Amino acid sequence: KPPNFPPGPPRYPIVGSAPFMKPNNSSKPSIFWAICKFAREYGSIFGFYLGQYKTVVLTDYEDIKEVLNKDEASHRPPITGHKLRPGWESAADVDPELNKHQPPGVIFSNGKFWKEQRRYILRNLRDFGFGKASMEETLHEEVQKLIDHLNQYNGQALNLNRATNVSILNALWNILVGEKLELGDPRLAELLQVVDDLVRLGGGPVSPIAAILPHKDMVYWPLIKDVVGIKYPEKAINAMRDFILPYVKAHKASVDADNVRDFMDLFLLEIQKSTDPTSSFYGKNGDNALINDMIDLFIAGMETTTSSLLWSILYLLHFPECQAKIHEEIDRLVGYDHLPSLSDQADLHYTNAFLSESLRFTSFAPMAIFHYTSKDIPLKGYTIPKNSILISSLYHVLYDATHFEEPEVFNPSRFLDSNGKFMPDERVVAFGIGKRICLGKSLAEKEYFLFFAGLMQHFCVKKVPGVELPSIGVEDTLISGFLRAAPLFETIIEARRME
Ligand code: HEM
Repeated sequence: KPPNFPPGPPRYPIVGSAPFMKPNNSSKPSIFWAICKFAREYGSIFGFYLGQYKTVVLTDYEDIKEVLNKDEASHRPPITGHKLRPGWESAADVDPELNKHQPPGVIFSNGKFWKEQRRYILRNLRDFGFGKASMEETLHEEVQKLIDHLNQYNGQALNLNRATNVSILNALWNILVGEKLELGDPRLAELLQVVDDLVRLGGGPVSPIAAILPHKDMVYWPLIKDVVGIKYPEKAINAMRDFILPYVKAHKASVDADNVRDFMDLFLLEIQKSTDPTSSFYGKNGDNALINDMIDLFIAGMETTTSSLLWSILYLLHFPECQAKIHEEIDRLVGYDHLPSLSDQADLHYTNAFLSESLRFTSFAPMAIFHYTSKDIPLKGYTIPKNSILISSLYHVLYDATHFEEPEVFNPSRFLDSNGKFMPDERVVAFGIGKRICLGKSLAEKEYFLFFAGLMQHFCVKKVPGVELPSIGVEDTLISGFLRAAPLFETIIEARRME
């Protein structure tokens, strides 16, 4: 191991620390399970080998904040299957040193390519709606459509997953390409299914099995492909590409600088304007950035918010007393004459506390997305070596018992002061920390509030009699995989008043 490497389990040739990463009842290593075990054994900073990769895990909030605000800790590690992406060479074309195994797009690229794309998306999505009044109108339209749809099922048991997914996707899609899709649009059914499979079954961007292969391209070999689970990203990426490309074609044919309709128009004009061959917007690299950014926003923007919302509904079923308080607060402070709006939000103290506790308790991305270091980073007498995978264990921050009393207990009141006022807490780090913090945080927070409060204004959710509710504890429900996609469950949905 390198000098000053943080403490951790031993390393074997080829397989690294994998023999120490298998839960007792499983033949496959689980990174999350291992991180929870190692944190108990080695303390708040520890290191191990994920196959050939040096890997350092940080579990303490202050340490994560210090390190993830550094440029040298803000890269992504080599990605399993980056050649599945359309135009996969483009990121390396722009910045070869940092992007050898990175696809273009914003989630997994590094260096100049990533910086340019992230800055551009943030700036322009903000201008196009993130944080603007028009954004709220778009979201309200979707909330109303969802309410109208659910009213048809009054008193019945149903799984909210599909309808919620489409509504959340629609709000984003409208900003990106200016089109609204219908809840029943048949093109969406297959697409939603493959993205859902990717999130539930597809493992993560760094597969523990791929990490032990001597050559990266072996992940595309037929038998290994199945073991590594590449079929899920492959299907999802192809389906998204086929869905998005016709929009690119139609926008290219009609784009007009004097009448910019949506984010895609703006991006195409930026490509047209670009005369700098080193830019990620120049020529074919610009085209490849566009399609991959769209794929990334699709994956990152849909399942995350949908699952967060569905987990919240599941908590209401587990803790009906919370639902009663939310109903009372919305009835008293918002009433029925308009959908709950962002200007109502500040008054809804209990509802805000419930949503914060839901984000904390869910810990949707318990290990965030892995980072990678480009230099040695000193921390508390240890060295996080150059070219290491760096994992920020958001789960340990969200469940830190020295900050959140009894973290395993679902308790919205922890975010209320003695006068019942909501106290936001910066340690609710569900969106990550530092330079790679979630790019969609501002949109996600608005969506989360508007959809949840809108549903609560109109419906009461109830447990289906005789059917056991899925478990909600993090360590019980995340043995394999990287994200805590909400379990599939049915709920009885009752209209609180008929329209
Ligand atoms: C409740 C919903 C959401 C949660 C909990 C969430 C959480 C996260 C987390 C933990 C990260 C990784 C941070 C890191 O690498 O350290 C991330 C990254 C990202 N998120 Fe979100 N997210 C949500 C919604 C969204 C939405 C709605 C969008 C887009 C419309 C989005 C776009 C992204 C992108 C593009 C990245 C990668 C940023 C980069 O690498 O620079 N997310 N998110």
